[in-house]
Amino acid sequence: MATENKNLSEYDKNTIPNAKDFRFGIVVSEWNDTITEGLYNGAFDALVDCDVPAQQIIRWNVPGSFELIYGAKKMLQTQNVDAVIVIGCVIQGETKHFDFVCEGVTQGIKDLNVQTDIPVIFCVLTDNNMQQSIDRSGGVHGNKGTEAAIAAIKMAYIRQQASIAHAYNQPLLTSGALQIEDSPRKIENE
Ligand SMILES: Nc1c(NC[C@H](O)[C@H](O)[C@H](O)CO)[nH]c(=O)[nH]c1=O
Ligand SMILES: CC(=O)[C@@H](O)COP(=O)(O)O
Repeated sequence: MATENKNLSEYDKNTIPNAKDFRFGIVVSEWNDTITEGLYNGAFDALVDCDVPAQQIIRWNVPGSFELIYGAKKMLQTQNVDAVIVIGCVIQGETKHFDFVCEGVTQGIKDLNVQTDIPVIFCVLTDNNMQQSIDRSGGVHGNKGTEAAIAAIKMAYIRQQASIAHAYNQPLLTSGALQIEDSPRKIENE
């Protein structure tokens, strides 16, 4: 399904885990900052709407999307966060530089997800023109920052539940609930 068939800002709070205790890092590229600021606002507002206290959201800026890789790496290495969102906007120019930046960022963020324990959410627009970026950062197609924030909450929850399940040697149901009645989460809440 292409973005044009889905509004990026739509989410059902009933399907989103409790995020009030999670801490989020957001690394924002300064290239195309009118777009990346819109993406950041979408992400920040969605996190707060899902009960994440503003003081649990850390923002760092980097020069361009290629620097999102290093920024996210240092963020997760040095800050106590449950997920990182990287925000960028890459727009096709006259040369092949677009291809290399997009591929490099994609592979770099993928590598962080493979090599570290903290989920890193890919909120990088890779558009043919500015209008496409406008449409996806609060325009007619919604806001990819909002989508990224919801993904960050869901992935932070999976990380949390998986670590609990592992600690208690319990299987984790696809719903995220633990297998048995006296599950660690029940024990944890007692
Ligand atoms: N053209 C765009 C860039 N280019 C800059 C690179 O991301 C990088 O900062 C530079 O190559 C130095 O390492 N970045 C974007 O985020 N968006 C663009 O459209
Ligand atoms: C993605 C880019 O780096 C690109 O926008 C730069 O523009 P150009 O390819 O015309 O140098």
